[in-house]
Amino acid sequence: MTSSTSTDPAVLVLEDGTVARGTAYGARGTTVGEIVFSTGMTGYQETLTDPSYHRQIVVMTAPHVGNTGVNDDDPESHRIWVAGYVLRDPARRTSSWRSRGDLADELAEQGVVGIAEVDTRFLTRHLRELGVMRAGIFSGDDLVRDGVERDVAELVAEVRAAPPMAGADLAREVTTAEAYTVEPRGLAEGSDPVATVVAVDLGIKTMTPVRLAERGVRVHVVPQSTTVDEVAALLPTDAPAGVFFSNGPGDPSAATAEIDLLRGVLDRRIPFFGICFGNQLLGRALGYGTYKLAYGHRGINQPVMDRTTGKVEVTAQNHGFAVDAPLDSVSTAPYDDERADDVRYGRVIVSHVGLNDQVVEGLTALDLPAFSVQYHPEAAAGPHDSAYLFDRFVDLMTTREPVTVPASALALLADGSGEKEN
Ligand SMILES: NC(=O)CC[C@H](N)C(=O)O
Repeated sequence: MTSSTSTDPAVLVLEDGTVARGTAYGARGTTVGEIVFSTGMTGYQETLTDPSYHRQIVVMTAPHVGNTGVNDDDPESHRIWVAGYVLRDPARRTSSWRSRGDLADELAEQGVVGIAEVDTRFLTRHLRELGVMRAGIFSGDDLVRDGVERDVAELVAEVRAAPPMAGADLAREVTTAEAYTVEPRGLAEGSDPVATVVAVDLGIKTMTPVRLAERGVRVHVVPQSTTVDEVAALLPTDAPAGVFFSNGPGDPSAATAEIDLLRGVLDRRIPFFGICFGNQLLGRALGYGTYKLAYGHRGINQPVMDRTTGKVEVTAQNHGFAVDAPLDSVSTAPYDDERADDVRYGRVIVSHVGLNDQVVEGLTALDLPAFSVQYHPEAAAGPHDSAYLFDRFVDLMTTREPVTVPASALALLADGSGEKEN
């Protein structure tokens, strides 16, 4: 039986000079990144392997982590992406019929530096009050040299030398090297797919194309560097087809190549659905701004209202940036001013709103077949309330018409009272 616990010292240092001492967990060494907290009580393997966490050190607010070990079914990509892992109380023994190993061993094998036995409640409150920031975890020879622990000031300097998340263009670092296809499931022998989708991999999670394939959709997952002509060449012109932009790491304001690609898609009136990073990129392609939230939303119980139906869903989220678009009115895509008449993007609404803090959680174009949400309908991990969004995308591809927004829902926005609905 392996044991996750160690007594080797490790130190977590924040860029503001805050220091937390604990024990080494996973690989020994140094890691620096942006420190963020995740409130999910389940799904640690899905969190660790979500490419959106590239260059982020994740603090788990759930105190007890590692209980079910690691298995080969739950990873959402081919590797662990978090830059570091911060825990309160690691499981001393793993116990699950699916487990094939111990979480600490897995982190060590993949070279991911972690720290355990840290006061994660204090850390989370600190980040909630001051906002996320850069941090580093130091252990092993990188912490103790010739029997002496390194000076904290030296460690803080190392943290402050790390690049900030704002301005980071990272999707190209996590995207697939080669295109691949996820075939539709459950179709009768010989029947055509319900639709064909090109999914641009900006950090896609494994379950996302699967959710489309479960609806009979064929999904071509392509690298971030794919051009709009290459995208169009993969799509049938005489059958339902669309483009999907995935979640992904980094700052949407730095994703110039992706925004250009998306404008090419919108100009051709190809039905579009984006999630998370994809929502931020739709926002930017339409001409809205994005901004960095103080501490973001990361967890699996974030309430959101779909204003097109008035329904509230509980969602899985992982984002540090958000779209800046008018919450309570129908607006015209700001980028329209620079466009020829035949490629105007037209009217847009904030179709989904976060109920904790009124952050934009989704956009719907009224004159284009395009919509997006800031969260994770693939629900890996998380509740399945948002599965309807994949059906909405299939409808969009079938009709090639904008999402139908009932007049009653639009009226609430037109008179500026959308927020009162909450
Ligand atoms: N999960 C995501 O796609 C995250 C998007 C973006 N990197 C953010 O932090 O907001």
